[in-house]
Amino acid sequence: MPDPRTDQTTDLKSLLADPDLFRTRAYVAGEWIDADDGKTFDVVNPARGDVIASVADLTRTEVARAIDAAQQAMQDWAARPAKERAKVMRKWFDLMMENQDDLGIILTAEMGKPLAEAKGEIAYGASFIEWFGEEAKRIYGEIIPGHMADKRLSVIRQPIGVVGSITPWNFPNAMITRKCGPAIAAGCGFVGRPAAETPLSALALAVLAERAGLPKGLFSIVTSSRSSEIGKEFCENPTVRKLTFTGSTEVGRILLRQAADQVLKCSMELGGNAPFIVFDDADLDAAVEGAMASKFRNNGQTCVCANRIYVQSGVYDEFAEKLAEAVKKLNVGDGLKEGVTTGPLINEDAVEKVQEHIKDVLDYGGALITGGNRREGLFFEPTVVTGVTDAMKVANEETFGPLAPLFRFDTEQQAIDAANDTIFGLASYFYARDISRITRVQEALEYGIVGVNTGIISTEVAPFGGVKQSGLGREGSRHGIEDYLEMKYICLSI
Ligand SMILES: NC(=O)C1=CN([C@@H]2O[C@H](COP(=O)(O)OP(=O)(O)OC[C@H]3O[C@@H](n4cnc5c(N)ncnc54)[C@H](OP(=O)(O)O)[C@@H]3O)[C@@H](O)[C@H]2O)C=CC1
Ligand SMILES: O=C(O)[C@H](O)CS(=O)(=O)O
Repeated sequence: MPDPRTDQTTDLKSLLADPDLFRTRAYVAGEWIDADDGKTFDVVNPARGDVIASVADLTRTEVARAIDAAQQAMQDWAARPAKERAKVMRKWFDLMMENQDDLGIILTAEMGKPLAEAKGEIAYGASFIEWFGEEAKRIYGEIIPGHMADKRLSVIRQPIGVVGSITPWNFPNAMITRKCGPAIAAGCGFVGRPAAETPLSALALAVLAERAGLPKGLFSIVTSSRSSEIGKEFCENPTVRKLTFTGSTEVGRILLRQAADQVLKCSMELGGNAPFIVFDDADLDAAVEGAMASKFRNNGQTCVCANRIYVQSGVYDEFAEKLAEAVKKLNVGDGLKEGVTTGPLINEDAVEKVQEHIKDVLDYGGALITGGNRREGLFFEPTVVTGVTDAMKVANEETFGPLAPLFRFDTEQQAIDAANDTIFGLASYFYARDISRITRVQEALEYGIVGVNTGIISTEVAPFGGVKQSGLGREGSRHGIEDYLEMKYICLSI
């Protein structure tokens, strides 16, 4: 079998220990199907520009079949004891970890992130299946002291129903399991539509779901290039009781408008504009390490990446110098190759967004201290710019790429005000050592997530989500299953 780290082959299947994980047909109602009209769409390796697969291009008709099958399958699945559901999910988790290498290769080939990061995402994605398999056994009810002598009151929590899921390309495995984990644990049927750029990781998940013993029809992956059409099916089909979306705020707004007609329950994990604040009393080496992790993970293509880096005047120049030195050590290249730390951007639009933000900073008085150049294809040099002000585009728009813009500030209040001056409220970070300052700042930041002296906050055990226009609801943690349950109050007269 060729070594993906050295072989130039574009034949993805030949790189896998288990080629059966490479699928191009959609997984609908427990069957592997072509689109009814036979149409397909191409999946491209962003590092090499070659087509690695042509995948079934489904329409609403096939998606409606998946929804009906999910409704049927969940009747039996929800009636099973939670312990039985947990056992199947544990098997699914075990299979994901046993196939971590292959799932990582598939993910890197279709999305571009370096293989080590891709394998890390597989473990992160699998952790949601493990976690919610266990949470299935903790869906407790309540007994309430009656308000009248002949009344006995109780509350039970039941699966909300069939779930429609729409996920982005930047975490093609974990964004799906962060949704299907709680949904399936709660007893729901699940129909997932992955981004057209990255359907292969989702299809590989379906192969392992089948092997783990998930009932036919309970879990479907509907691949399609027609994202808005599939979104409308999820919003208009009366059998769907829940829509869960991860992606941009712009698309989140479209879906919320569409979902209103049926008053459809929605979870929204949307855009971010994370501030990363470095105070004078910070451990600067730790702050640089945290900025590198937060800013350049996934080549800056995550919703929780540091998008604005605010540095207090007393340490601004030293921090800028240290950060630039660390950035120069990043190794840009094909994520399947040994030692590469930074892969390509996902597409041409992504490259142009980074270029636009850099140009805007330089046009309005900022300075480039490292990077700034596009390389061949979709590769771009990790970049640091200084002299950035709130009047520049990067202050209000998510770059979603390898650009670290440094803003200078003098007082703590200036940093807090600047950090909060955005419609977004997903993740935020700051580095300081004074405990009074830490307490003041962590409480003042208007975000769903605050990283204090750390640049990495993501874990399945904690509630992930944003405030303001970064979303609705939380994923992961003991809270994450609530969005897939309905509370029923029972008043028994005796
Ligand atoms: N809060 C979070 O956890 C996360 C937020 N994001 C945010 O997502 C953005 C980047 O991801 P990106 O994929 O470009 O985001 P998009 O919002 O463009 O796309 C997200 C998903 O929605 C689909 N989609 C696009 N338009 C519609 C529509 N009208 N109806 C239904 N589905 C639609 C896309 O399909 P297709 O790609 O096939 O067009 C994709 O599967 C950033 O803003 C980032 O912050 C990303 C990841 C995590
Ligand atoms: O940005 C995303 O897609 C993820 O939510 C980021 S994380 O969960 O891996 O931090």
